[in-house]
Amino acid sequence: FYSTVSNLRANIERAKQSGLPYYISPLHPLSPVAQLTNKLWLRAFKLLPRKYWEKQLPVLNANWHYRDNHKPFEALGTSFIIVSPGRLMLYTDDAQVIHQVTSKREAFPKDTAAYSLLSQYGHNVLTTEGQLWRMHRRITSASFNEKNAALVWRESVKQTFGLINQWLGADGQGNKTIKTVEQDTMALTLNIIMYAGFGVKMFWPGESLPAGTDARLAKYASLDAPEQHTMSFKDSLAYTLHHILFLLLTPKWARRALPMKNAKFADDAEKNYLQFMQEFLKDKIEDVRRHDKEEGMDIMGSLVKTSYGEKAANGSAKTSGKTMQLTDPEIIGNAFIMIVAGHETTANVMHFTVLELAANPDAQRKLQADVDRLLGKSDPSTWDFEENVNPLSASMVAAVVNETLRLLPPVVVVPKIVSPGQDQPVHVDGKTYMVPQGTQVSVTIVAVHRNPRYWPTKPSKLTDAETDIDDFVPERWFQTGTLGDTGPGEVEGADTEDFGGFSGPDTSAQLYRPPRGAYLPFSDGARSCLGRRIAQAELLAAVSVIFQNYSVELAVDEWASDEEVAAMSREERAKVYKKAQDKARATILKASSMLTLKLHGNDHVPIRLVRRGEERFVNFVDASI
Ligand code: HEM
Repeated sequence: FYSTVSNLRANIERAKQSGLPYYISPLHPLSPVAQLTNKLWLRAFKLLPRKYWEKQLPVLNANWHYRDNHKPFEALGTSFIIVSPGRLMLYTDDAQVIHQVTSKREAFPKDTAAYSLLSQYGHNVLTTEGQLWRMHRRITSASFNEKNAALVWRESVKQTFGLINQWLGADGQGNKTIKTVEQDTMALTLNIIMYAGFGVKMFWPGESLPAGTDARLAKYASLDAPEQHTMSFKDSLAYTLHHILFLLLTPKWARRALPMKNAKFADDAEKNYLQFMQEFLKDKIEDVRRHDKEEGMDIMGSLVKTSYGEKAANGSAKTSGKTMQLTDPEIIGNAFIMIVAGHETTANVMHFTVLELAANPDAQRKLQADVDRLLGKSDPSTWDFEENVNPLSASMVAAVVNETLRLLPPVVVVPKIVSPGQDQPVHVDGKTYMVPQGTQVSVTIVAVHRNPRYWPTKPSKLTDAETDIDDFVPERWFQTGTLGDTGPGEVEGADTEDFGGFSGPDTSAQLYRPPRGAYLPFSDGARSCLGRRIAQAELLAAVSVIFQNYSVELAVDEWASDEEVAAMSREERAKVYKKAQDKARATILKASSMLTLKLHGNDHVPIRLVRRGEERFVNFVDASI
């Protein structure tokens, strides 16, 4: 008890010296104990007089980031410290601070402890720091170039046809209620990354491998369990990912001891998946030794080459005196991370984009007008990445994707830490604050995306809120210029090295340019997302393919049957659609972040895919907005 109190006192003193506002918490909000017993200890904390907990309570609740986003920062300051006996934690949704933090990797490295779960299958580019990270980044970034973004674009077009076929149903007519949008968008992006990234073909139900496919690849594509496996590769991967949190959190012995069927099933899926990956690794090593060239990103090939290729064998694959060689677990760990990071994030954005467009028919119609203007009736399989990416990036298609990423960024918080050894200055509006060494920094992406200082807004048309900052309004991206004074653009001591990956800006020069540090769905700086360009290629292609010939409507079955809708006047239809819009918006607000931000449990928004011209609602609803 004595040491807890004296640690708290010392930490209060350090927070005070920083010059930033600070608030006290009896437990470090990110400690496992605090997270597991969140409701319980907050109840105990609230036994103290109100003045001790009232202000900071919102940010001590688990999972507040998406739910409350910018609001707590209005009350507590745009950068504030939570002091506990364990440590200091800086929360920020100030673009100036964020820009400084993401620009100086050595002063503010990634807090890799936050990602330790994701290194279970092997250390990888997402979960490491320092020299080890540099090596992982150098090796993995090789596959992320414009040529491969174009490949991802082509594969996205192809796979989106697969998704559309699913949604049209067996008779190909569409207008059927789809309750599996989340699973289907996951399948879409998984199929894309598995083929473009790893050369492994995955199928939609009803599709099959062409005759004469290489037997080794056929093993991964097969929908049945191949020899020595108890499930197909696709199932092993899908179920491992589906149960990923349980698998990462539960030791193997416990899973097998648990009486639940699901625990054993998840364990079996992981066993199969890891066995497949070992076999895949072996196949790749053979390819590399035989000098077989794989088309496309060939992520596994690039990883394997570092340790098994000629350069590795004669020892010449070195960087800055350090040998660039990955161990087998590191190869498998990186492949795993590319599959997880490469599909779940993009799938969530695709999922929410479709839902938001269905809930906001006016935005959907504007998007379709831009798709018509830019692509007309041309066959999507002839669309060229290089030719189309810039016009689309300046159109309503990009504005819609940007707006989804603003409101629903898959990664809600980026965890950093102040390097031990030295306190670090941050400059805000001409003042300097010293952030104590060892302080954890929560770059609160989901909050800065809604900090009104940086965004063009108008009064809300959907709620009685003063501004539309919390509403889905893609049109805001057509305001040009930049809002919010974010101080001098150059950060003193910023990284200058090229760490690989796409270095262009997040948004087109023809659209609104948020100040640096205010919009970072892909993070920023040295540790920004490696897959940013291919995610953008995927999203622009998939959205354009769907909305060129189809519209998406919210399903209204809960309120009216198809026959009833057919007999309704426009006013009656608008009324029933309004109920579906309200419910869709309320459901989207229930999203929460476990690894990434998405809907959980039974929360889903049913939709219908209809041919353009056959809409029942979205061709006229909200026409005056
Ligand atoms: C819309 C889709 C995506 C979003 C919003 C997104 C977002 C992010 C964010 C915020 C980070 C930084 C995480 C942190 O520092 O804590 C990150 C890192 C990363 N992302 Fe993405 N990502 C997306 C798609 C992809 C794709 C398609 C791939 C690969 C195929 C990918 C691979 C990675 C990797 C390897 C890193 C780690 C980079 C490093 O630390 O050096 N991401 N992503």
